[in-house]
Amino acid sequence: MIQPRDELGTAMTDSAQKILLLGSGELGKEIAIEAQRLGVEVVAVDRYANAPAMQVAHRSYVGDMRKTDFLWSVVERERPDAIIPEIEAINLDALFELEKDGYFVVPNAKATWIAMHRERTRETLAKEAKVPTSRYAYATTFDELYEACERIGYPCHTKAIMSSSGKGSYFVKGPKDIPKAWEEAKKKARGSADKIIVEEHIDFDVEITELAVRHYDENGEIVTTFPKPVGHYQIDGDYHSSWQPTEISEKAEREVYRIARRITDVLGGLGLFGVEMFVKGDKVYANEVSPRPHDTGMVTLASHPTGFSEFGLHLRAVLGLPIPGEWVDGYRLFPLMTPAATHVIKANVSGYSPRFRGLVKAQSVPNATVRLFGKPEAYPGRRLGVALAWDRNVAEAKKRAEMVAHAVELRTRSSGWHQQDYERRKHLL
Ligand SMILES: Nc1ncnc2c1ncn2[C@@H]1O[C@H](COP(=O)(O)OP(=O)(O)OP(=O)(O)O)[C@@H](O)[C@H]1O
Ligand SMILES: NCC(=O)N[C@@H]1O[C@H](COP(=O)([O-])[O-])[C@@H](O)[C@H]1O
Ligand SMILES: [Mg+2]
Repeated sequence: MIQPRDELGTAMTDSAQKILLLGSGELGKEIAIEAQRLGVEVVAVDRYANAPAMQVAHRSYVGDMRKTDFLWSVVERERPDAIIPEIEAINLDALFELEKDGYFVVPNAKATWIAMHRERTRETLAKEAKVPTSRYAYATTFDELYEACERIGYPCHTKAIMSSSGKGSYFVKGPKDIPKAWEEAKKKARGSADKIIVEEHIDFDVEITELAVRHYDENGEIVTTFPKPVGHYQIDGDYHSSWQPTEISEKAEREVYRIARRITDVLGGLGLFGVEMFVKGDKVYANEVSPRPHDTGMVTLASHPTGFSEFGLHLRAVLGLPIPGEWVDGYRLFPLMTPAATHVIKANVSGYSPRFRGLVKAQSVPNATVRLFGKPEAYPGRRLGVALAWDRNVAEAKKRAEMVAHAVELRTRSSGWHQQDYERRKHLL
């Protein structure tokens, strides 16, 4: 079944053919599709029925992945060759136990444990990988939060210690915002707000994700291959649009690869990581890391060759399949096929069974397309699809992606038709 290749991770062999996806959203759906194309059996798990990846999987299970017993019951029944976490809310004790039992957790249980917690992530980045980050401090009481903000200086960011997509975070402009920051962390954190991290605000030119892939090369050595950095634009801590390549200096680009290599070497294992960074001039700061494909990396569905999107790359690393790359100045680089961009399609109404229209208009935009995820329920702010566009230059691709996203209208069983609010944003200037 699972063949250990070295102490950092394991790779599936030619005969190993079943993956278990823990989390079945839009990112898992694309992993499942790539797996189907390579003849790999797919078992999808999530907290609700008919999740996107379940719609393209061989089998699926619904349950609470924060519960050890539920996870073990699925794993013992399915005996997968690789367990691929797709979200953060998974019982970590179970992942460690499964790994000890010989199961291949992607990239490994420790990386997943580090990445789901901001303090563990920050200490790993700043102290183990020793890469530049924003200045930071921690607080557990309201008074400590006040002191930490004063020490870091204004403006600063406060973030619940376990959360994601900007939930429980606050941009603190001055001392009067601190009560609100405290309340946001306590009320909106997706995981835990027992502690709050306060971070110096980095006035970046652009923020990027480096989709570094750790995989075996033809000599059986683990190497890291670096796709071109993905630029992205966030609204309220949630991804809004992304593009590849991005407008950073050559020096900054090399620093991006250096930082991504240091971080992923510390995390270890096999698979693709989304290393988030802020770039200001030639200076690069590490922010956080996903030990799995990243939402902003959906742009690779258009910018990379078929089968080699970030999802294909993740799977190829897991399966031990070759990944092309060219050595340039000590870094193995993955070739970009075309400049491309994405723009999210989000719900602005609630209800079951979302339906779309405007697709003829959307699909009339040349060099562009949409991916609708098939989520069975909508609520304001939920991502239901993404527009993809490609062109000879990124600026044109960005415009097309936005045109497509804004042409799509949504309704649910209980609402009328709604278009995405049109607003020309900073990322198009
Ligand atoms: N120190 C900072 N300086 C400047 N901008 C920041 C800083 N921290 C966060 N941001 C902004 O807020 C966004 C969300 O922050 P971050 O990625 O740390 O949190 P998150 O909620 O965990 O997001 P994710 O969904 O990626 O897990 C960043 O992408 C960036 O736009
Ligand atoms: N930034 C992480 C991210 O993009 N995760 C993606 O969103 C899904 C959850 O969506 P939902 O909240 O709409 O169910 C996850 O399953 C994953 O695919
Ligand atoms: Mg982030």
